[in-house]
Amino acid sequence: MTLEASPIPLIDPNSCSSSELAAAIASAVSSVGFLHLKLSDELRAQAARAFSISKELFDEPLEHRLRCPNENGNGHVRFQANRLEESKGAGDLKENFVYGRHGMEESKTSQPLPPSLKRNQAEVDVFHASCYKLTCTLLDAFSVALNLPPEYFVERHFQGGCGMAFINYPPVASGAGAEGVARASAHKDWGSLTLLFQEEQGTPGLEVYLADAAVEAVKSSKPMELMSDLDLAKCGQWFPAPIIPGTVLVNVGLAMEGWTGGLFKATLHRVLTHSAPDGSFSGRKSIAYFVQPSDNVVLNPIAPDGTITITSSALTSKAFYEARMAASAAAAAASS
Ligand SMILES: O=C(O)CCC(=O)C(=O)O
Ligand SMILES: [Fe+2]
Repeated sequence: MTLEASPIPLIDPNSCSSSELAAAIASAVSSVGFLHLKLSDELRAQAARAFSISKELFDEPLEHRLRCPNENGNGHVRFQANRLEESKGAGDLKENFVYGRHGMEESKTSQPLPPSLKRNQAEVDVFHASCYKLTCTLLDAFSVALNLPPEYFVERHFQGGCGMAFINYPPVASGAGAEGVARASAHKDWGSLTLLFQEEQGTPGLEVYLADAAVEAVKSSKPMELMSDLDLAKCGQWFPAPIIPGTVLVNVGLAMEGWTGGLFKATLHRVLTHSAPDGSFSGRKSIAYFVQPSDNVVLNPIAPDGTITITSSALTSKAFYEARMAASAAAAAASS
């Protein structure tokens, strides 16, 4: 399969003023819904360490992870246990372990941990906190772009609402039918935003589905372009999201898309198997930091000028998340 070159913009927060940063981020998230953000040296080093810890986690015996099954959004999700696309089909070729969600009252997670994470927990906590700090910078930019007080979105989030998913896609045996299989089937994330770290020397495979109009908007740096889902369905295509060392991918989730009345886009994405030139399908690791608004936040739609419309049908963040969970469980039951 041939794919177009990536139109996902690369933004360096250190080379622009805070208002330029807000404008660049808003332009990206209101068109393609994804951006590559340049990391500080410190965060880049922390991410590299987190990938070493991820290797320890998935190299240790499976039974260690099986003792920590996923509960309340934290813990282990078995290989092929689910499918991100809410339709029939085999489970995704991945295994993951989510760390770090906890309630408002607690200062850290009390989830059971396998030995690899227990011995590295202090370091993972530092990385989790750094990811949250970066999240706050992005949320500030979102607020400024929408003419809201800069702290508007940050005040509606907290670190313990964010889960760090260590994702492992094992190597796939070569052979008939091995090409183009879903490692993560097509889906949109559910929360406010996601920081997606790809391993620097790792295996690519992430693709984003973009409307032609979104690609045009980002090429011409058109700010805050509103596009309907119809445009997207009519004329779009899959683009690879390359691995750019020293950067993290940022993408918008469905809660933020709804909250901004569709202005910020939750873009469809997936990971497929693609063979290397030698015909092999090597393993891939990624780390996704899923950011959610605090449970009791009502997702009343915000217009581009910052006007908030109180709507009786608006869901709380918690109700929105539970509705997604229920839809996904129903789809899983229908396909089994
Ligand atoms: O592993 C990746 O690159 C993508 C993972 C992803 O999109 C997800 O888990 O939501
Ligand atoms: Fe995703």
